[in-house]
Amino acid sequence: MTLGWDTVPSPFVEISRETWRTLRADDRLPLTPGELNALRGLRDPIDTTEVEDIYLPLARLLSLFFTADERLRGTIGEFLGEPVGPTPFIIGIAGSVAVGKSTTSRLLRTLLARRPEHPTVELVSTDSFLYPNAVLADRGLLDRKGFPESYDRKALLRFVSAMKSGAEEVTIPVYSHLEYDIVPGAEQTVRRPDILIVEGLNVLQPPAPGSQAISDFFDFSIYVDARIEHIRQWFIERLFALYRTAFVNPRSYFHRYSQVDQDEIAAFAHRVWREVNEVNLVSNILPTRERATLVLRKDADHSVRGIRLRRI
Ligand SMILES: Nc1ncnc2c1ncn2[C@@H]1O[C@H](COP(=O)(O)OP(=O)(O)O)[C@@H](O)[C@H]1O
Ligand SMILES: CC(C)(COP(=O)(O)O)[C@@H](O)C(=O)NCCC(=O)O
Repeated sequence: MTLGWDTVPSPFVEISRETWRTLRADDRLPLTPGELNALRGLRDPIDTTEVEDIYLPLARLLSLFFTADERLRGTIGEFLGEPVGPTPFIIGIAGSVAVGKSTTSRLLRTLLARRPEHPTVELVSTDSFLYPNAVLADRGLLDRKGFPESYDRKALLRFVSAMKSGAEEVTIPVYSHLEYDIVPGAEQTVRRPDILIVEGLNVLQPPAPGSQAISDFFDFSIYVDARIEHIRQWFIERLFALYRTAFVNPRSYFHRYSQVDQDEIAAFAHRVWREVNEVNLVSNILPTRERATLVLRKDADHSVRGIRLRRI
């Protein structure tokens, strides 16, 4: 068969919101509105309808993958004639700054942990592996926070590889959005969970030549997608909300901005978006979208309007 570029079949199945929402089967919402409120990121309008229509079917699909993976481990054990030790089922969650990865990750952690199998679920953000500001400043990278080179990629790879090798416990650094830096001396201990969610801008980055990528260890990956104009709007609105809340805290790295007027904060928000986050999105993050197992496509109001699922 000869294929023209316009007839190349897609490795993804496209699913409309209307079809997707029927795939939750009989699953009921295991969250109260108060609990959902606590999981919601700043200015994320997610509501119970969105959770029922989008995230319950997603949690069901992930749970099916998780149990299929456990069966596969049993098959490998039968083949080898000895049991294979447990390793976490690893889910990567990628997407731009301000697209809502943290809400998606926290929500999936809770929905998965409340499924009948009751798996233990841990959540790690790749910001734990950002170089401290002092190192970024030394390397001239302070304006490149979130770009691949601003992370200690070797340490991140060691962490994910240790988890997938069945390590019982690994400690990692802690990043504070408020202080905009790694917290000196603070640690997050990750004890081997049944499911590990790894969330971050660049979790789907391809490997450097001769190296491995963290996504080599993922069992499933999700790319949270939206139009650039919409994400820009969400970033700017969130920065305005932070200006009136987090920035007022004297411990905030951006405390001085709580004193400026609205025009200045708008100029700052547009500049950070244009010069940092949009450049990173276009050059490093968007090109990884096709590597995901599943793409959640959001509309201007943050609701998911369609899903693309990779044919396995
Ligand atoms: N300067 C800041 N001060 C305090 N919190 C922040 C700041 N910047 C971002 N955050 C918070 O950090 C979290 C992660 O943001 P981000 O990496 O943009 O991912 P996403 O919006 O996709 O979850 C969000 O909950 C956001 O509200
Ligand atoms: C900390 C981040 C790089 C996100 O990191 P991630 O958790 O995705 O690894 C990002 O939220 C950030 O601070 N970007 C720098 C530009 C800005 O202030 O928006």
